[in-house]
Amino acid sequence: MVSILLCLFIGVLSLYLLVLFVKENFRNKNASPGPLRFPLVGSLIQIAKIHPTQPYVAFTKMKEKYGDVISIKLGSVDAVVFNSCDVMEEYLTKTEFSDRYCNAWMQERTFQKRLGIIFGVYPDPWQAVRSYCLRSLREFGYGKRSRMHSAIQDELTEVVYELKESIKENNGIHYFDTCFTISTLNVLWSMLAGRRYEHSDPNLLKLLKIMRKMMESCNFGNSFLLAYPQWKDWFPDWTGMTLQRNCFKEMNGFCQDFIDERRKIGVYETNPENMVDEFLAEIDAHKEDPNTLYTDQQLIAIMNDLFMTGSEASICYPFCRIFTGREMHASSSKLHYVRATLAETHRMATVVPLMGPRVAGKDSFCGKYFIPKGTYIIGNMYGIFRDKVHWKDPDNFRPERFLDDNGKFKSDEWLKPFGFGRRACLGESLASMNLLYYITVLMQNFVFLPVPNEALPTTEPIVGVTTGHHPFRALLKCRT
Ligand code: HEM
Repeated sequence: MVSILLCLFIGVLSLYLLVLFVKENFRNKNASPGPLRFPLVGSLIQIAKIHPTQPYVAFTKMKEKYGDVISIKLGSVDAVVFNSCDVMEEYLTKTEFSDRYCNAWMQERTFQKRLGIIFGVYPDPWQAVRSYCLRSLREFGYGKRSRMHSAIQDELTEVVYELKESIKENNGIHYFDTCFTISTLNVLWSMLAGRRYEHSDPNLLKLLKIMRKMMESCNFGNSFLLAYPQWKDWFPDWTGMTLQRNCFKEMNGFCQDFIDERRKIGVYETNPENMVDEFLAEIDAHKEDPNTLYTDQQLIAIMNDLFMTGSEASICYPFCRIFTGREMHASSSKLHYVRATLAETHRMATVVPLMGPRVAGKDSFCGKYFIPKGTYIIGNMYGIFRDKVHWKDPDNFRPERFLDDNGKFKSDEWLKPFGFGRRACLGESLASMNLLYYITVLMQNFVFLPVPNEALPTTEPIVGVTTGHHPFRALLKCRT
């Protein structure tokens, strides 16, 4: 009797799975091509088989079989991968693809609401919040050449001093870990909060470490919580949700403490000194409005967004790629060559391998392919930066590809590290200026060499939302 029941159960289950399989794979004849979708896991197994930890590598490989627009299923989530620059340029700039994909897991960071800039709802209130932040940051120097120049210069002076001290004590060898992260953050924080941090500030270092851990525990390609967001409350420890929640708590606490401090000081009422002060004045002015945009939670979400992007997607990783095992020669200091090196570094390092998540805001078409409303849209930046047809030898680090016959820098329309359309990076001017100044000043002051008798630092990234570098040692010689 038991075995009959068991057989019946297996039979019914198999039939059910077969129906699901057929339904998934023959749903829409206008859907773009893609790997088979299996019940429960979707296409996750095929992605993991190509590359278990770097989904963007898998999407790039799949392009050879399925083309520029690929339909996939990540566990329970329907997704489409855009795999070419032309497709991203044409479609990610459209209104219907300008909102972010944001499930319950992603909203954990911002009080289970869609607050801040990165995940703000398009068009409103995202537009209002982003414009407000840009205007206010500009008032305190953001995007202004001279103000940003002097803030970056101050940080650089300190970095060069610290490097010189460190190599004096360690026979020329320096251990690169978070050295550049804090100085980038400081430039942004000086406009946002009127404050800079000592590079050895223990609280900040702790916060940065927690944040890196959190970023490593998720990515926008094959994260478990992305594929099965409902599991976050069933198995919070196992899925990494507990670790992430701890990080959000620390980060939000850090921002709230600062807000409380500024409120207590009170100058925001008469003479705001930074973006946080201005925002506090808006909170007071809109106190009676039940639909106000200006709340403590909104401000925390904005600070959180900028802290994360300003410290994570900054310059550390590209720099490490430049330094790894290379001696930059005197000729490298020529500006055109420096710019070409930076462009090549952006391409090879691909700090943001999968763009900020987008969503199809309504039933749409991408060329002849139908994309239903709510589909998660993945912009595979890594795919366009490693496209074999466009770059010919994408795995070689070759700055010369960005130089014309006269040795002048030439840009390439396939290199768009800051994204597309209205949702493109808010920090582009800061990040670009920072990169150019850092590489120029560091190369003027030091020669970077591999440590003798030591293996070269790995160029394998630490994968997460952004790609990080493994800490490494380099031999530095001061230029006289
Ligand atoms: C090498 C450095 C950086 C790179 C490569 C980079 C790249 C990107 C990319 C690809 C996006 C998604 C764009 C899209 O969806 O089209 C983005 C968004 C964003 N970035 Fe950056 N970023 C960098 C540095 C920064 C810095 C320093 C800041 C801080 C000011 C920043 C703030 C932001 C914000 C707030 C967004 C969300 C924009 C929105 O949704 O409206 N980024 N970034």
